[in-house]
Amino acid sequence: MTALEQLGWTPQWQATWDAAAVPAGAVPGRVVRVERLSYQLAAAGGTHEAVLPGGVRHKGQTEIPVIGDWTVAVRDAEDQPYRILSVLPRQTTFSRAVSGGGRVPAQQVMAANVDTVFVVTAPDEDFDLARLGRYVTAVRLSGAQPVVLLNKADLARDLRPYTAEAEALDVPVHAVQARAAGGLEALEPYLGTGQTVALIGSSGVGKSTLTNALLGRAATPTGEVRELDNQGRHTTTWRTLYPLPSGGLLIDNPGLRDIAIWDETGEAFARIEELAAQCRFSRCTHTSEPGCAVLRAMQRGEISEELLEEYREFTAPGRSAKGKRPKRAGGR
Ligand SMILES: Nc1nc2c(ncn2[C@@H]2O[C@H](COP(=O)(O)OP(=O)(O)OP(=O)(O)O)[C@@H](O)[C@H]2O)c(=O)[nH]1
Ligand SMILES: [Zn+2]
Repeated sequence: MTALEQLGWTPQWQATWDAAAVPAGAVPGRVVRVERLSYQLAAAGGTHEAVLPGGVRHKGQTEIPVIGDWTVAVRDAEDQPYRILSVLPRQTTFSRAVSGGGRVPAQQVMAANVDTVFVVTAPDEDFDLARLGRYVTAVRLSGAQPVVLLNKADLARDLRPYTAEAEALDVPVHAVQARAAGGLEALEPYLGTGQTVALIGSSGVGKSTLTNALLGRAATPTGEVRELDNQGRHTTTWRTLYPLPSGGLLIDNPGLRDIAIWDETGEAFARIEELAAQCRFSRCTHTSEPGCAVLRAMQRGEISEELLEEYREFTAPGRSAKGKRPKRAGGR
């Protein structure tokens, strides 16, 4: 097991790397921490500071490295930070629609290359099948595998009605008790060496408790980033990829956890689905077909080209709901 494999590097990434025109001396590095425009990259030789040269910064949103990305990086000397030259094409992408000031929403990429997303709910007033379904859809659209965790299993005398409802979404469902670290052994197949997971779910379902239980420590994330939210208040945020004792990797990004964001993304894609129903051809790919209602909406400026591109990518054949790669159960 090489250091790169422990970071999630696979033969598929190696093939991507070999196919890319990578300059001599460049190395692959995974983004394990993001603080505005300063980065930490984990590479074969350890974790290093990295910067984004201005030229890269001014490319499109989707070229800006995010947590979980694999990058092409170089440095001039051992004591210098790495410079990120480019981002390797992402295997899975979590985006949200953001209003970029104009009429059409822009896409903001929140995290990349997540294999499995634990959608956390609880057998109490949080349990809402419609909302759970929206989370699951959002995860599928990203290319990652959704897995429902019914946390606070201790709260219900009979869990069966809850698990049965969640299983109807065609996802694995596991009952856990994060506070007592109970039931976590069922999650091992998703947490093997090099496998990347993230957590989403509404406030109070136990995501922080679960994060700490998986990390095996009472963690307040180190080196939190202070940022201004859109109301101008200071909020503490962090975007970190943590190594788990099991060999897996956990992405923690508060923007990813938030239901509002998922509803926005879900809505943007739901609007495209609605339009797609009006296309002349039932198997329209919304690229050049005559009578395409989606392309018409784009020409009107109702949806952005980037959003449509993301949608096409998400729904392309071979990019199925279950993710495009075979699952590696329990590492290798
Ligand atoms: N009964 C019970 N309570 C739990 C369990 N896991 C977590 N909790 C409690 O649920 C409450 C919320 O937990 P958090 O981990 O802060 O929830 P969160 O999803 O991170 O919430 P946000 O940070 O607001 O998104 C806390 O009081 C936890 O102690 C559990 O397995 N059983
Ligand atoms: Zn169409």
